Amino acid sequence: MLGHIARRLGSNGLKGISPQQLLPKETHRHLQSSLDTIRPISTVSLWPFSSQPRDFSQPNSSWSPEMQKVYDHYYALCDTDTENGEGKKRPWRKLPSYNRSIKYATGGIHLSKLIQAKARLFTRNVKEQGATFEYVVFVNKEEKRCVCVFQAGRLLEGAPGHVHGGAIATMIDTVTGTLAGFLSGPIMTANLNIDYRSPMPLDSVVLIHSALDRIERRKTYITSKVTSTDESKLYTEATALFVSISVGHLFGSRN
Ligand SMILES: CCCCC/C=C\C/C=C\C/C=C\C/C=C\CCCC(=O)SCCNC(=O)CCNC(=O)[C@H](O)C(C)(C)COP(=O)(O)OP(=O)(O)OC[C@H]1O[C@@H](n2cnc3c(N)ncnc32)[C@H](O)[C@@H]1OP(=O)(O)O
Repeated sequence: MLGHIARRLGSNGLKGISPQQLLPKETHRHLQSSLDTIRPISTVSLWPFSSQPRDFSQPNSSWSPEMQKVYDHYYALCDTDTENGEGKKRPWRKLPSYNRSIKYATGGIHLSKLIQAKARLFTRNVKEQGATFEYVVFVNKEEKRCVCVFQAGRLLEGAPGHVHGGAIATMIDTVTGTLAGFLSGPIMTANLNIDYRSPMPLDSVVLIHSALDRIERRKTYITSKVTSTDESKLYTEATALFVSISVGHLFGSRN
């Protein structure tokens, strides 16, 4: 829209009159910043379909310097692929994060029934970057634990100026569930116990540390604590139980 106005201004023969003179100051500022972000056509993808699912846990411009710094710290500890195909073995791995649970799975009639075109993963369903859940999970397979770097956006307010307890529970469920799924395969949350120790200000960057406690038959027990990035402040402690399920469980089958 602003680009269109700018083109019209340029082609209407308004010679000698600058956009500043024609437009209110605020509109001109928006126009200028819009023009500054126009990319050359050679850098714009014309192919409307993507074969690669988008990884929502990549750094973006909404991340605070603190979020980026902690991300860089853990990313430097991760496995890497070198040019000759030999990766450097390191203990940590960054997990990708998509906005749908099973979009990229293929399967029979059961899976196709599950795939609803409009379904979206709860934590990844707000388009505005930084408004809700910004997070990335790093997992350490040897130590059977993971760390999530979480930046809580302004739309997660509960108590004034602070993060809603349900949003914190959502993230604890997500992170402990991710670790349980990583270690035990398909699971569902059976029990989640949370102790809220100190209020978490909006826009905080926190660490969600989760570790395997034990596995008993179909039950995977995970412990978790949420701390400040320097680990000096404790926000939340939790324990979670995940029960291994078969795909049929989601359709009411008991096997
Ligand atoms: C293809 C499958 C995909 C699965 C999808 C999972 C995740 C989505 C994937 C990607 C998303 C990415 C990241 C997020 C990851 C995870 C976070 C989201 C996970 C959720 O947000 S998920 C929604 C909330 N979740 C539910 O909606 C569960 C409702 N519920 C049930 O579906 C059943 O209730 C179930 C399955 C839990 C158990 O049912 P069941 O019939 O299979 O097993 P049964 O009852 O026999 O229990 C077996 C043993 O667990 C003990 N046990 C059971 N429940 C207990 C409890 N509450 N407390 C203490 N012990 C308990 C028994 O005492 C027995 O113990 P024992 O072996 O010693 O006898």
